[in-house]
Order: sequence, then structure tokens, then C-alpha cells
Amino acid sequence: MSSLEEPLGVDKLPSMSTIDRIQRFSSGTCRPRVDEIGSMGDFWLEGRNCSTSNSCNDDDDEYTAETFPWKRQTRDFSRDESLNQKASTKTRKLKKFGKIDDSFSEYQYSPMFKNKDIPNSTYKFLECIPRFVKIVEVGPRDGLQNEKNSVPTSVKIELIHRLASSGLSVIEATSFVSPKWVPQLADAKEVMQGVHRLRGVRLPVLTPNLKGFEAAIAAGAKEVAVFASASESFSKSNINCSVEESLARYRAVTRAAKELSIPVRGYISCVVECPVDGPTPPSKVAYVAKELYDMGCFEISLGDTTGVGTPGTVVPMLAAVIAVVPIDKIAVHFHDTYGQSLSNILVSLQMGISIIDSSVAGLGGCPYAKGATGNVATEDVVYMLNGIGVKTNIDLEKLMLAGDFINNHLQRPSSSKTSIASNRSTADACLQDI
Ligand SMILES: CC(C)(COP(=O)([O-])OP(=O)([O-])OC[C@H]1O[C@@H](n2cnc3c(N)ncnc32)[C@H](O)[C@@H]1OP(=O)([O-])[O-])[C@@H](O)C(=O)NCCC(=O)NCCSC(=O)C[C@@](C)(O)CC(=O)[O-]
Repeated sequence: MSSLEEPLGVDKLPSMSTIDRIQRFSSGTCRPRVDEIGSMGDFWLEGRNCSTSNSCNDDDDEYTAETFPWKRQTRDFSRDESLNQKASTKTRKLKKFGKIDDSFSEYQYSPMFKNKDIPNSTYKFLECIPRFVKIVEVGPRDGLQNEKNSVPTSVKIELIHRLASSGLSVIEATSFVSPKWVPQLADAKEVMQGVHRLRGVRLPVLTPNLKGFEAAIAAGAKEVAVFASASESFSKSNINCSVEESLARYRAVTRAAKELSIPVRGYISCVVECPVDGPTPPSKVAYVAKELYDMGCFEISLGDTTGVGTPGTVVPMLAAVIAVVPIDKIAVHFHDTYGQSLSNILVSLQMGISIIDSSVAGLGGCPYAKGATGNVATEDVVYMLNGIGVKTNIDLEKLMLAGDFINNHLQRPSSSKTSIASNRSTADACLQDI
């Protein structure tokens, strides 16, 4: 096994010069010039490759398909033409109480039709975004693992049911970890018992080793997740072993899971920075991602555990991972400590990522990453995706009600801006009615 200090020795990993180029591209050199902004000219992240006709040309050697494979996800607007007619009769807008209907504002972007009043070049900003995004709700696990006061099992079970009824198709239910390390989730078995009747929703659970895997299966789990780190210090503090030791453990878990046809998701923490080790080289993230993917993880979730990332650091990290793991197997998992999650999600979508982890009401944090706040709020992600016409199959209103439910229990306001704004409009409307 290659040492983590020399991960680039691994076949197919991007060379340092590639990473360097990407880093240059994502920091100073990639920003649009003022005249470009003014003319809606070249698009920042798509580089110079996306034309108004939505065809990508590779006329700039520096930004080749190899460097930016997400171009494969580019939308074909010609295929949308047949839908344009149908959709043009609809206008989608956010109603007063945060309720989304099926209509579009005449000034709003839609992947379904082009408004002739909006300049063609404007579409460059959004046309590379996937049409459907899968949201992996991590609130009941990532959110509640960090609560000071333990949440009653019945509340966790009710929360999962409410989230499922909003249309979420994947809800991370709990963790089979040591109760000494994470006492908040010591009721994992009971939670699984309480949700086993739910149909049409996947309920993965975290398993840090074979012991956790066996307990999860005995409790009825049909899907599990292992969690590694791109940083040595975080690995030690989170799971009490080195990165290489964790990968060895996870090989044992994925082998056992394969025998039972149990899908295993792989997480990587500290993909941008570690509070102790400092900035994480993208090549290290790519190394761990490839190891997890090669051992059989069906999806790799990239966690900005401390929420320090910006598009400037997220883009090169994603580019390195996209070079070694198929893009449709990559998820992003942003904590919102510095308020950067939505911008990071937007660039991830522009690169072709179509799986987003988020947490209802922005619950959470990591018990082993001091100061890190919760994940990006699912409500805010859905609101943004609705706004750019990306399908999620999630009912925002029901989702917000699930958020209200857990916030009422925790007796604190939501961290979701969408939820706060919507509650405020409802309160204003009630006052007007008096
Ligand atoms: C990995 C261990 C267990 C190692 O912990 P350890 O102390 O090194 O384990 P050990 O093998 O030496 O065993 C010590 C005791 O734990 C027991 N034990 C051992 N394994 C289990 C298990 N699975 N379930 C229940 N009990 C277990 C074991 O049986 C023994 O019990 P004792 O003999 O003392 O009574 C521990 O460090 C641990 O549980 N860590 C979990 C930490 C955690 O859950 N962190 C949060 C999740 S990761 C995260 O949030 C990041 C993520 C995914 O969201 C992405 C991001 O944002 O970055």
C-alpha cells in the first residue's frame, strides 16, 4: 500500500502539475475579468469551454477534458426544445409561505425552456447543472450525534418518518459506533426497530468496524457507511486509528457487506482542511477516495468537516477526485461553519456532481471537530435547487415541517434561512389577518 505521504504514486492519480494548474485556475487566474463579467462572457468555472449553444469546445489547452471531466455532464438544450412548449405555460415561483408550486417566474431560469427576454449567454451559468439531484439527508445521524442533550428515541423515529414523508429517498438513520465515543446515538438498535416498516426510503447507518457492521445488520440495516479521513490527526481523534488502519478495517467491512449484498457508502472527512494538520492536499483526498471506491464503496461522500472550504479550495479538490472516481459516484457533504455551503454546492453542481448531503434545519456538527457547525440545511438546498429548476422530488413544505418538529423539540430556532424566512412570512400574514 502506498504511503499517504506519496499518494501520487498510485496509478491514474492526477499529477502535481495537473493539481497545480487546477489550483491556479481556481484561485486568481480563473476569475472573470471585469469586462467578461460585464458582457456575460466566459463563464468562470466552466472556463472558456461552454458556448452559448451549450456545446463545449476544447480550444484552450490548459482546460482540457482530462483536467475537467465534468464537462461530460453538460446539458443538451436541443433535447429540451420539445419540453419548452409545455413548460412555457408554467411559471414557478416561491409562494408567500415558502410553498413551491409548479409555476415559473417569467424572469427565472429554467432548464426546461429559454425565455427569449433573457440573453442566451446568461444560460451559460447554469446549463451544466444536472437535471436531478439526489439529496442524502444526514440530520438524524450527523445532526443528532452532536446534541448536548440526548434526544429521546421516539423523537428520532418520528423525525425520520416525517423526513421520509417529505419525499427524501435516503435518510441516514443512526450510527453503530461505540456508545462511549458517541453516547447520543447509543439507541441505534431501537431507532432501527422504530423505522423498519418505512418503505421506499433507504436508511443507511454508519459503521466504523466489523463490530458495528454486525450490530447494524442484526438490527435490520440494509445499507451502511464507513467513514475515513484525508487527515491523519482527524482519523486518530475520530476513530482512534491511522488512515491506513481505517482503510484496512473498511476492507473487512466491505468484504463482509459484499457477501450479504449490502451496499456500502464511503465518507472522507477533512477534504479541504483539518483543524490540526492544516490544509489537505487534493491528491490525498483523491487517494483515499480511490481506495474506498476500489474496495467496493458504491458512493464516495466528500466531507468539508469544518466548513472552511470555498469554491477556491473545493474546485481543485473535486477535480482531483473526479479524475479517479466516476463523477456520478461522488457526493458532497458541506458543513456551513463559514456560510460557504451553498456556493460550494453550486460549483459542485456546475462540475457535474449530482448527490448532495444535507441536514434538516442545518442540524449538527462533528463531536471530534471543535467549532464545526451543522451541515448545510436541506431546506436551503431544496430551495436553491427549486430555484434553478433541478428536480429533487422533495416537498419543501413538508420538509420545513419536519425541521419545525425537531427544532421545537430542541427548543431552538432553525439554522435554515429558508425556514426562518418562511416562518416570518407566515407570522406576518397572521398579523395582517388580525
Ligand atoms: C471506531 C471506534 C469504535 C474505535 O474505538 P476504540 O476505543 O479504539 O475501540 P476498541 O476496538 O479499542 O474497543 C473499545 C470498546 O469499544 C467497543 N466497540 C468497538 N467498536 C464498537 C462499535 N462499532 N459499536 C459499539 N461498541 C464498539 C469495544 O467492544 C470495546 O468495548 P469494551 O470492551 O471497552 O466494553 C470509536 O472510535 C468510535 O466509535 N468512533 C466513532 C466516532 C464517530 O461516530 N464520529 C462521528 C461520525 S464521523 C463524522 O461525523 C464525519 C462525517 C461522516 O459526517 C463526514 C464529515 O462531515 O466529515
